[in-house]
Parts: sequence; C-alpha cells; structure tokens
Amino acid sequence: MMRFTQLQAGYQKVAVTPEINAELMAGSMTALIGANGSGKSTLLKTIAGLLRPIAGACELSLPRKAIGWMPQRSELETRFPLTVFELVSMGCWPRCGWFGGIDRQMRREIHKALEAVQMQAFTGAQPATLSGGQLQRVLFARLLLQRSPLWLLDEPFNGIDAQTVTLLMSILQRQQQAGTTLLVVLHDRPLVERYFSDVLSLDESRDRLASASLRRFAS
Ligand SMILES: Nc1ncnc2c1ncn2[C@@H]1O[C@H](COP(=O)(O)OP(=O)(O)OP(=O)(O)O)[C@@H](O)[C@H]1O
Repeated sequence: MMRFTQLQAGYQKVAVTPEINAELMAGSMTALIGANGSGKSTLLKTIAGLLRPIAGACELSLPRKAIGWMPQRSELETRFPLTVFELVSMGCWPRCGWFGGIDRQMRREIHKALEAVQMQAFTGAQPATLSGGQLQRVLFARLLLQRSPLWLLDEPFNGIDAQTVTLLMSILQRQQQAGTTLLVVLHDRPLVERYFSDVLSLDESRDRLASASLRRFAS
C-alpha cells in the first residue's frame, strides 16, 4: 500500500524527519509516534502529496486524491455557515462531484454515518457550536462517507474524552477489518500499546541519524 525508501520529509530543501525506510501493508493500522517537532505532520503532508520529499521516495499504490486525510484540529475551518449535515455530506463529493446533487441513497448514508458516531441529534447544528469532541465525531462521519482505502489521521484524539476515544477507536478497528489502511499520529502511549500492532517511530534517530523504525507487535 505504501513504501518509504530513504525518505526524508521537510520544507525548502531542509529535512525535518530522519530517514524513513518502512512498508505499510494494505489493511494495516499503524501508529505514527515521535516527539513534538519530529516531523509526524510533515510526513503525513508528504504522503498526501502536499509536500515533495526532500530525499528518497514515498510510493503509494493508490492515487493521492483517494486518500482520506484528517489534519490536526487547529488547522480546521469551522467558520463557514454550514450545518453538520452539509459538512458530513462533503464526504460524498468524491462520488458525486462538487456540484452534484446528494441523492436519497446518499442522504441515508449521511444519517447512518452520523448515527455511527452518535451525532444524529446534531444534524442541523452549526459546526462552530460543537464541542471539540463532537466536532471530531462529525469529521469521522465525513471520513466514513469518503470510502477511502487509506486514512491519514493527525492526532485525532487530542483533547477527546475516554468514552469518545473508545467509540472512535471502534470505528477505526471496523474500518481496518473492512480493508482500510490506517496511519494515525498519536501521543498517547497506553492507547498505542492497547490498539496498535504496528508503530512507526520518528524518534530514535534524533541524535544519531539512524532510520526511523517500524515496530510490529504480536497481536
Ligand atoms: N510550513 C513550515 N515551514 C517550515 N518549517 C515547518 C513548517 N511546518 C512545520 N515546520 C517545522 O517542521 C518541524 C516538524 O513539524 P511537524 O509539525 O511535522 O512536527 P510534529 O511531529 O507533527 O509535531 P507535534 O507533535 O508538535 O504536532 C518543526 O520543527 C516545525 O517547526
């Protein structure tokens, strides 16, 4: 699904990540860990095609426009006068186009996705009025509708309560069972150890320029 060969990601010809050599198999669920500033978001942007690699290669077995990407919450725009339903319906755009209509089948899918994240009571609310955890659930609903075979999630559980994390983790696990490949930036070590058999760490090279490592735990 995804292969990094001597990959270094960064900005304006300066690498911020160590050299990364790793292969993520289709249907795998990998935690991307590392200290603040180790380049986790930069790596996701490089995979998504928003940045060119500084060195090495980042090969994907799918077109970049097929990636489901959830950036860090601070980067999100909630000021548009949309309802929750309309925000979630944007997940249908890859299928119906920007100006395509949402048909009855898609409306059903939108309601189903909102139910899956337990946000059906907020269909007509403005995203700007939601709490952080509620907004995150809505964004997961939108991702569900995209039907992307690869999800890149940047700290999706930051500031989210334990109950919501459990709900969203069960959605991630269901997606993985359905064949989706997931790469998830996380800081919460207990969460990583509990749910993730694969861990890509950007840490251990900070001082000695070794490669980033992919650990695989027995599950
Ligand atoms: N647009 C940019 N131009 C130049 N440097 C940048 C840019 N964005 C981030 N950086 C730098 O790249 C480095 C890695 O940043 P990045 O956001 O990828 O780290 P991170 O591992 O995701 O950190 P965190 O855990 O704090 O979210 C940092 O030193 C940061 O200052």
